[in-house]
Amino acid sequence: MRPPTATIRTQVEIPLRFADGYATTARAFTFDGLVDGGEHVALRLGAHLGNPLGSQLRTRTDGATLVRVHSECLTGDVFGSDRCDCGPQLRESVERVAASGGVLLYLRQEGRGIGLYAKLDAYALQDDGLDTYDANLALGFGADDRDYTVAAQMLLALGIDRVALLTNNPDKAEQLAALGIDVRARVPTGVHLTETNATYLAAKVRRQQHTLELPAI
Ligand SMILES: Nc1nc2c(ncn2[C@@H]2O[C@H](COP(=O)(O)OP(=O)(O)OP(=O)(O)O)[C@@H](O)[C@H]2O)c(=O)[nH]1
Ligand SMILES: [Zn+2]
Repeated sequence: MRPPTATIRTQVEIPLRFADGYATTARAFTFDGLVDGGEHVALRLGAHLGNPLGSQLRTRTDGATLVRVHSECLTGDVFGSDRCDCGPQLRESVERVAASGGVLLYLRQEGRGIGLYAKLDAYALQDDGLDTYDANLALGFGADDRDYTVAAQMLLALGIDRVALLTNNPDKAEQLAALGIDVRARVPTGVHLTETNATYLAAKVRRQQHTLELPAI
């Protein structure tokens, strides 16, 4: 079912420069009418960039726009935590979306929707042996509390209803499709495996069917 209509509040250009020297420019969008009241942001990336909304977004041959729906991870995205793969996935996504033209949605869904403090509570439980999903359940949350209604609202407000989704998480694609977004393809991200995040990545594959090709242990 199509979600309630949201509208664009502001669009503004932001030059991006990463620590490794990669640089590009994003057009950032904010919205009115998002159902959860969160301050979610869309970044349009790629060559179409200088043009305000209304100009054609570049699409793939099947007419789909490359879209990354990224859930906030303060520890990984900002501080460079190696407990997860969020930081490298964000960095990879910006460059890949910019290369083909498309949109990155940065959703304020810290901790798979449970918030930062609860995520850190969950980390403490993981240090006592629970996996990332059981730790959520032990705290009284769902294994994954994310709802992507706002993502569909943002895409539709940007005039996008056909996407190639950059993710390893089948649930993101299924939820967006159920919200009326035509998900033409699911494009996997790279595998950002380290010694520290290996258990976390393995749990995503085992428990939530993430399509990550991990080496056999
Ligand atoms: N509750 C909880 N959240 C976590 C944990 N580790 C990372 N996160 C959050 O998980 C979210 C990212 O989800 P992931 O499961 O890593 O990946 P995904 O978004 O489902 O899938 P991709 O699209 O492939 O990246 C971010 O909001 C992180 O803050 C954890 O151990 N517990
Ligand atoms: Zn993370």
